[in-house]
Amino acid sequence: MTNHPAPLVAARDLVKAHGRTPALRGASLELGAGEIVAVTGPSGSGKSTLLHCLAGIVRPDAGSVTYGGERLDRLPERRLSALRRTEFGVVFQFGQLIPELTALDNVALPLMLAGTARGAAQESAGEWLERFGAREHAGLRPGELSGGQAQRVALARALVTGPRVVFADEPTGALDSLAGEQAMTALVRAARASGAAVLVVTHDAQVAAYADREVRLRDGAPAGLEVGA
Ligand SMILES: Nc1ncnc2c1ncn2[C@@H]1O[C@H](COP(=O)(O)OP(=O)(O)OP(=O)(O)O)[C@@H](O)[C@H]1O
Repeated sequence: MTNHPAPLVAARDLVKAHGRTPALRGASLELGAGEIVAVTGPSGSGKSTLLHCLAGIVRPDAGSVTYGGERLDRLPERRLSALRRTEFGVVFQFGQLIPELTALDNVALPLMLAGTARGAAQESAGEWLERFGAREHAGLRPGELSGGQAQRVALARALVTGPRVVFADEPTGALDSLAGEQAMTALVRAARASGAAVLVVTHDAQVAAYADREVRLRDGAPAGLEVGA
């Protein structure tokens, strides 16, 4: 008997090298349902690699990643990408919106890929833009948006499918501090309202302060733990 529910996502003893460069050397991390966790640490400490492994974007060389108790790192690519589409939302430093599509269609796209009809998808997309204070930019293309506006559109796109986990890699890295604060406030509010868990990689203490918990990495493992101990 335990009062602690099983974590939603868990990484254990992850090892990953990029060519000959070690990125993770025994990193473990747990994310509970609805929990907001910040991963911090110096440049090159493995933060992005850890996020990529947890989100099923990169497979670790050793160790395990589970989602709801299922081994993500062993799933065949087709099941993994279906799961990423339905259960996860992802945001990167530069929103990575599709330049040819309007803000509204960028946000509607994940729903349409999941089979929602265009009209209904656009309706939901409009509601999500509203929640992120970007409704008035619906008809603009990414090239016509400021960095902060584009990032709020990217956040709306990450949340539109109702993911259980949002993975955000330096989501405010390209923004000034006011725009960064607005984006983080909107992300945290939306995640709390929908019960989504958030894993946010950041080097910014102000961003980490939005999290329930902070995990510091150093040289590819949680700081303070002996590697391999
Ligand atoms: N695609 C890649 N090819 C080669 N080396 C890589 C690649 N991606 C990351 N690395 C290396 O792996 C190590 C960890 O990188 P990672 O990007 O995970 O760290 P990080 O903590 O996110 O860094 P930053 O804060 O600078 O983004 C670094 O030494 C980096 O140079």
